[in-house]
Amino acid sequence: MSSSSKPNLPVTNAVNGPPNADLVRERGAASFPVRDLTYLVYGGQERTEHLERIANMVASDPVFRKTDRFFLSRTEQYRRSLEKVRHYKELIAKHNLHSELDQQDLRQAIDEDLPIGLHVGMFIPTIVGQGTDEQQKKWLPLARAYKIIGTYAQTELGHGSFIRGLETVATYDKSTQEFVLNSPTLTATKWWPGALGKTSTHCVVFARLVISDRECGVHPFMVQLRSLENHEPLKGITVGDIGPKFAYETMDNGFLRFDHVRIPRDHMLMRFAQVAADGTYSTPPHSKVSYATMVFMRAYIIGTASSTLAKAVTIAVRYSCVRKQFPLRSGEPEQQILNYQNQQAALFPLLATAYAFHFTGNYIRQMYSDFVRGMRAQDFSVLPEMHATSAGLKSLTTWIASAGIETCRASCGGHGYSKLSGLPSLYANYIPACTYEGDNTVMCFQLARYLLKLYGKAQAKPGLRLPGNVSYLEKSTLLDERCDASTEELWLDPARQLHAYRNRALRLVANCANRLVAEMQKGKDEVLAVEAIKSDMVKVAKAHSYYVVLNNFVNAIEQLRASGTSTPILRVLKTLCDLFALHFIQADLGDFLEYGYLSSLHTEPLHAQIRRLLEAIRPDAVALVDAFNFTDHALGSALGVHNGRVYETLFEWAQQEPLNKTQVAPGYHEYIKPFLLAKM
Ligand SMILES: CCCCCCCC/C=C\CCCCCCC/C=C/C(=O)SCCNC(=O)CCNC(=O)[C@H](O)C(C)(C)COP(=O)(O)OP(=O)(O)OC[C@H]1O[C@@H](n2cnc3c(N)ncnc32)[C@H](O)[C@@H]1OP(=O)(O)O
Ligand SMILES: Cc1cc2nc3c(=O)[nH]c(=O)nc-3n(C[C@H](O)[C@H](O)[C@H](O)COP(=O)(O)OP(=O)(O)OC[C@H]3O[C@@H](n4cnc5c(N)ncnc54)[C@H](O)[C@@H]3O)c2cc1C
Repeated sequence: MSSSSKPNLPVTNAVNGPPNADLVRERGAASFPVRDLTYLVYGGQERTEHLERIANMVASDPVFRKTDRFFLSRTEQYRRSLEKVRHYKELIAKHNLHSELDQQDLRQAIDEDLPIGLHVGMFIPTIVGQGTDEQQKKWLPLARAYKIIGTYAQTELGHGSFIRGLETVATYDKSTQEFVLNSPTLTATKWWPGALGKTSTHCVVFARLVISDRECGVHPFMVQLRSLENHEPLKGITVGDIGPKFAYETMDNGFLRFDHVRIPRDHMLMRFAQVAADGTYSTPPHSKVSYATMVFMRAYIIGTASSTLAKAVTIAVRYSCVRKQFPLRSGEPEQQILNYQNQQAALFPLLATAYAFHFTGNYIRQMYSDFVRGMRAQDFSVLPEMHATSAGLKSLTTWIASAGIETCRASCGGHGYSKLSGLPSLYANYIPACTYEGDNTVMCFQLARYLLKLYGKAQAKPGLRLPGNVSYLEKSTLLDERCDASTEELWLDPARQLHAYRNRALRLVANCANRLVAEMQKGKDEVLAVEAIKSDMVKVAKAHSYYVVLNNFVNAIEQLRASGTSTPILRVLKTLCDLFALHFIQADLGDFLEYGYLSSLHTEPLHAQIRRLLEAIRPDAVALVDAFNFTDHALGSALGVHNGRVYETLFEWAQQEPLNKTQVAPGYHEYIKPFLLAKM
């Protein structure tokens, strides 16, 4: 079946000419209407077409070109991203893109880590979440109109994960009704905040509040850093860029020190905790409510794991269709490398995962908006579940997406190592997602703690009802159950797949809980007992998060079935869901074998079914990546171009290399010529 209507995307950047014949053939042989899957991914035809209009506008605009990025110095890259920011603002005005959604769509199409990312992603959300109505009235219009540019300054040279260990101090001076911000030590220097170094005029600073020598914990404060006239740092403020990084060159991650900087009392964001003029402190309704922006960003990061992985897979799958190596037998044509089982085994589980994470993103967005609705009504009861779930999913999705990009790069052979493949920079710019907004391992501890607590409660109080995704913790009888998927066919049963993931998660939780008790019985207090099970806690958090991802994928397909989605689409989604489920059992087989949940009776049909699923996906692989509907601009890859003119594009892009500007090598006269022409 061919697609029901043609995509409206231009082929930009690629070398024009007839498209690669193999890709054309693959596209013609898809078993499902590609366009319909695109609509499903992006929320309908209208929304898809809107996104395409914005993507087209960006892709055809020379200011947003990406092809020069590999040849620019760090400073030039930063300047180029500022140029893009200015143009972004111009386009908002020109095309009336004033809604938050339109602006988000535009930024996503520009597809660069712009130095306003923190302004829109954390500075404004913190004012919205933590500011009083008056503070919002004062700061939001300025921020939304970019009359001020802000960032989120929490991490310090000495502490990131341990927020309570932050050293920046905000001491209340009752006599002037001001806070005095100070960095008492070198390690109190704010370090890492994006756009802090050179771009931001303001920031929300997290500092420990001290009132009359009383420590009141870490709170957010609005601080102006630079003059709005000439951008010079204000008195008492030392600010700059933290220097070269693994990548992320467009972002001026910064440092910041305060030397007794005074700010008015109403610059503490006081929606939840307040300091009255006389210094009376009112505690927030929940001790971690000031951490809400991080929860918001973790949810956002989960949502972007799918599209990031999808880009890498699109590049690798298209390239693997174009690339040929070896005939199977002499005299036969060479094979597309995607026909090789090992290539499919590397790429198709990632393709399946990109779709799985799409539904995880939908799930967390829904959970987050329910949580925000509750918070507005002063109901913080969902906060622990929201925090724990998002911490676990952020870790799992960013770990898998990071490793997945590298797998895609390696599967492109030598050309994957070229920056022109787009994969090295995709990887290098993405991997800090495993660290920022909470180091993944540290985040896993949060989810594991939550699960252990609930498990303990369920054990202590049989009959207790736990929330949906953790309700399996109530059922300790599950531990006695074993897998009964003894045929390939049975492995395709979602109930059996979910049973395996639930069983593994419950086993690991129970095992951890037992070990905790055992460590305490050996004489350790709870704190030290937890230290003795920390590696296992990471496994617990991952196991639970895998279950949540699979559960959402299965549920999403059920909902799509109920809402009348066509059979070819349902069939291909189900195949992807099966592969996701079975691949990650295969990847962690030891977990399932260790407790006898599985035996070789089940593993043989499991492996065989995975091989069948790879074969089933093969004819649809190109269509499945096409359905993500990325422009060539978004992919920024010579290997992933839509028309498949990979070699032509690589060759043309390589000509831009500055070394190629002259025929004779720079340095030839000083360094090569002397020994080439030296007398023997
Ligand atoms: C419409 C959509 C628009 C979207 C626009 C978005 C546009 C985005 C554009 C571009 C994107 C830019 C790209 C991203 C750039 C990234 C920028 C990066 C920024 C940062 O990294 S900011 C700094 C982030 N820092 C961290 O994440 C620090 C991690 N540490 C912590 O979170 C915590 O300290 C902790 C969780 C590790 C531990 O906290 P603490 O020591 O204080 O507390 P404990 O004693 O351990 O725990 C006490 C108790 O509280 C619970 N707890 C902890 N945190 C939370 C929370 N956040 N919420 C609820 N509960 C929490 C904890 O579990 C304990 O509970 P129990 O006592 O066990 O019950
Ligand atoms: C690109 C980038 C952008 C950033 N942007 C911002 C920003 O805009 N604003 C901002 O405020 N911050 C920002 N950060 C900082 C970021 O949030 C922190 O780096 C992150 O939270 C991790 O904290 P850390 O660096 O202190 O790591 P550490 O906590 O020092 O982690 C180091 C290691 O120790 C382990 N570890 C830590 N604690 C424990 C424990 N209790 N038990 C066992 N192991 C532990 C970790 O797992 C990790 O392996 C950014 C960072 C990066 C890389």
